[in-house]
Parts: sequence; C-alpha cells; structure tokens
Amino acid sequence: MDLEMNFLASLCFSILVAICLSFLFRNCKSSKSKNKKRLLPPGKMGLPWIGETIDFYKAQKKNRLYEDFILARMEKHGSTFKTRLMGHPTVVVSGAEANKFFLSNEFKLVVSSWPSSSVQLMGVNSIMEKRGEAHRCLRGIVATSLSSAGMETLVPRICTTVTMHLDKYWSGGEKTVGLYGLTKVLTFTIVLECLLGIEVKHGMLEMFEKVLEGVFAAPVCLPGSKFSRAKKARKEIQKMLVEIIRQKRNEMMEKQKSSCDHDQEEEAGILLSRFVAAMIRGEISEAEVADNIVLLVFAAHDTTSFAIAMTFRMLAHHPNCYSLLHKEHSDIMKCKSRSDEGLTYEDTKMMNYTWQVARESMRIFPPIFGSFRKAIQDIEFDGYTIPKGWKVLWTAYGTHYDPKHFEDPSSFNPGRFEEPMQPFSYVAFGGGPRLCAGYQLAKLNILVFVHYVVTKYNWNLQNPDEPITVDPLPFPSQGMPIKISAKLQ
Ligand code: HEM
Repeated sequence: MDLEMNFLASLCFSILVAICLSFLFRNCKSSKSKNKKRLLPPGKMGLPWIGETIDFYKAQKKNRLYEDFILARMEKHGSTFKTRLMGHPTVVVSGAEANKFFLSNEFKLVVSSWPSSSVQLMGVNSIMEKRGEAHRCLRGIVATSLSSAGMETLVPRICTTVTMHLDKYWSGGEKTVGLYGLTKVLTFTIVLECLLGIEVKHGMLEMFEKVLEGVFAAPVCLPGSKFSRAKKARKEIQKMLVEIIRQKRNEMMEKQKSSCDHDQEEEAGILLSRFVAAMIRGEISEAEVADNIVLLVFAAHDTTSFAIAMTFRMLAHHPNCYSLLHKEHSDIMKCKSRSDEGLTYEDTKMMNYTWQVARESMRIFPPIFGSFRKAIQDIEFDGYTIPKGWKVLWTAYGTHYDPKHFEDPSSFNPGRFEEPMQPFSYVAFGGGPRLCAGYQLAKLNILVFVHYVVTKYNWNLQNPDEPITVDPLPFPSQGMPIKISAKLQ
C-alpha cells in the first residue's frame, strides 16, 4: 500500500514537474520568438523625420550614393540596415538574395512605392501604381506590342526613325553635337511614333520634359516651383492625349462598323491601338490609357539615353572592344546588297557583342540606382523584422559591384556576359513581376542607334571622363559632346 502511495505521489510529482517545465519552456520559447520577431535591422534612424536624408542627398549629388551612403553603412552594420529617409523608416538591402526576395515578392510582401510627386504627375492609373489583376491586364497589353511579332514590325520603324534623326541632327560635315540631349529626342520619338503610333508634333517633347523635371521634386505647388510647372504641363498633356485617344477610338469604331470582321486585329505593334481596343472592350478606362502613355515616356526617356551615352563612353575608353563591336556591324553590312538597306529583326539578333557592351556599361553605370518598396506586412528577412509600412530600398550597385557576382567588378569586360550569371545579380532592368516592361524596346533602340553611328560616322568624345551628375537620375554633366563626321561610303 505504502509502495503504491509512494508510486502515485512520485507520478503526480513527475507530471507536475513536466507540466511546469513545458510551461516554462513554452514561455521562454515564445518570449524568445517575440524578441526575435522584434529584432529590427541595425543602423541609425538619425534626426526626427529628416533621419539621414541630408547625407543621402549629399552622396547622391556627388554620384557617390553607393560608396558614401550605402557601402559606408554596410561596413558598419552589414548588408541589411535601417535608416530614415524623407520621413520614412527604411531598410536598405543588398545582394542577389535580397533582390530576389523583395523583387519577386512584389504584391505578396511588398509593393512598389513612388514619391507622391511621381504618382501625381504620372497619374494614379499608371502601371506603377497598379496591383494584381489590373497590373497583369496593363502589362499584357504592353507586352503584346513588345512580343516577337511586335518586334519584327518595330525594327524597320526604328531604323527609319534613327536614320531620319541622324540625317537631321548629325549631317553637315565635321561638327560637335550633344550626344545625350539628342538621344533623348530620339528615344522620345521612338516611344511615341514607333511604339505608340502617335506623331510627334512641335513642342511636345518640351511639354513632356517639363513633367519629367517635376517627377522627383518636392510636391509643393508654390508658383514657379518645378512641381507646379510640371503639374501645369501635365494638364496640357492630358488634354492633348484625351483628344488623340478619342480620335483613335472614333477611327477604330468606324472601321469596326464598316468591317464584317468585328474582331478586327489592331495594327501589329502599335500600342495606342491596343490600348484603345482594350478601352473599347471595356477592359481599361480613358484615364488609364492617358496615364500609361505618360508613364511609358517617363520610363524610357532618361534611362535609354543614359544607357546609350554610357555605351559610347565605354567604347571611347576601350578601343579593343570598339574594334570587336565595329566588326560585328561591318559583317552585318557585308550581307546587304545595298549600303542603305535597312536592318531586320534577324540582324539585331546578330548583335550579341554590342548587347554585351551595352549591358556591361549598364552594370557599371546603372541608369536606375534601385527603387523603393513598401512592406505590406511584417517581413522576416536576413534574421531581422521589417515592420509593416516601412520602406525597403534595393539597389543595383549592391550586386553589380560585388566581386562575388562580377569578378574584378571595376573592370570593363563585356565578355563576362557570355557566362550564365546568378539570377538577380544583374538587375539593371529590375526583376520579378515589375521587371522592365520596355526591355526589348530599350535593347532595339540601343542596338539600332549604335549600328548606324558606328557604320556611318567617325566619332570622338570630347571629354570621355565627363563627370556624371545625379538629380536623381544620372546624366553626363556636359551633355556628352561628341565630334562627328560622316564616313565616306
Ligand atoms: C535602358 C533602358 C531602361 C532601363 C535601364 C530600365 C529599367 C527599369 C527598371 C529597373 C524597372 C523596375 C523598377 C522597379 O522595380 O521599381 C523598370 C520598370 C519599367 N520599365 Fe523600364 N527601363 C528602361 C527602358 C524602358 C523603356 C524603353 C520602356 C518602355 C517604353 C520601359 C518601361 C517600363 C515599365 C512600364 C516599367 C514598370 C513595369 C511594371 O511596373 O510592371 N522601360 N525599368
């Protein structure tokens, strides 16, 4: 009996101890996980509201944002650190894993986050503000115009635009022109006329440029401010675009009525027709068409022009690469029966080395530094918590200058693109659901322009080491003067 009692007592005691231990263990685990959950990335938040914004802008102005702001903090805190920029708590992340995590989790964990001035000027209906189904629908329309079938029809149009541009601005014996400014004129014409099918009229570029100047300005509408000038120009553009869109809709409806085939196909590659066709079908609104035309001009303008300028800068610095690139274009010309015969889509596929040169130039000088996302829920990353509502800044430099991904990263080596590279290490065009929708057009624009310049002109950059200014997109500070003279054919 005593034995039985002792046994029962020790059983009860063991159960009690087990319950207490498991309770303690659970509590300890949950408080540990609570602590773990609350572990914010290291870094300084700086002054109230301003945070470290002044240091950020100072470094950006000197085109040393990566070296002076990001790298300096990465050395202290590691590749994930917190700061406060323009009033927002922000986590800066670097590396291919970070790019992959944040870019491919768009809509699930983060959403792209643009400054209020950009949203107001591009319009709330632009693709950059869209999520889910609305985003997929707009991307689908843009992507069809930039599909292989669209490309086949785009190449001859781009060739005609480039040759007309060169005849207009580059002819007339030996002279010096501003390469960067002229490529902006060209890119604008290619987007409006070749991609969208809208004729460029006098004063249009200036109107669009006024808007673009305000995209990153402080959103204050004081008279004479960059932002108020941009808003005024945006209103004029809106009026002009609405007229163009309605005229296109009327034309298409007329055609539809007179045609037995009610499913008339839009002209291949002409994006305006595709936008308007989707509008007629009730899939998108007039406001969406107008906002996305403005967005496409913005997305293409400074980026493509800067990429072209940096390609020429690198070619000027590396004569051996220039010889290889020149041979690629001479070989294409040798297969033509006439010297003025245009390029085909197939020809552009032969420009592998040229595209390597352009990509390597964009690796060293990314036209887009990186961009902001906003956490739509608490995010666990790299052992830290990024609270819901915080911003995340991913950067192209974080991998483009990392020897882990690009051996001897400061050297110019286009041949490195022959080897496959780790996904999300080369991110000049971003990645994930918001990967650049104009990648193919930018590529064609660059290849065709380089082709005509190197086959038709002798050229010399006047200052191959011209400083790059950033405001907030990078550009050559003197507009890249280039001395040109037509080659004897
Ligand atoms: C060298 C030239 C270009 C570069 C380096 C470039 C780079 C980029 C990058 C990095 C993004 C992603 C931004 C983010 O994730 O926040 C992007 C998005 C985008 N780009 Fe480009 N871009 C170029 C040219 C163009 C052109 C020519 C067009 C069209 C005419 C275009 C249209 C777009 C659009 C519509 C998006 C937004 C996509 C979306 O939100 O789904 N881009 N671009």
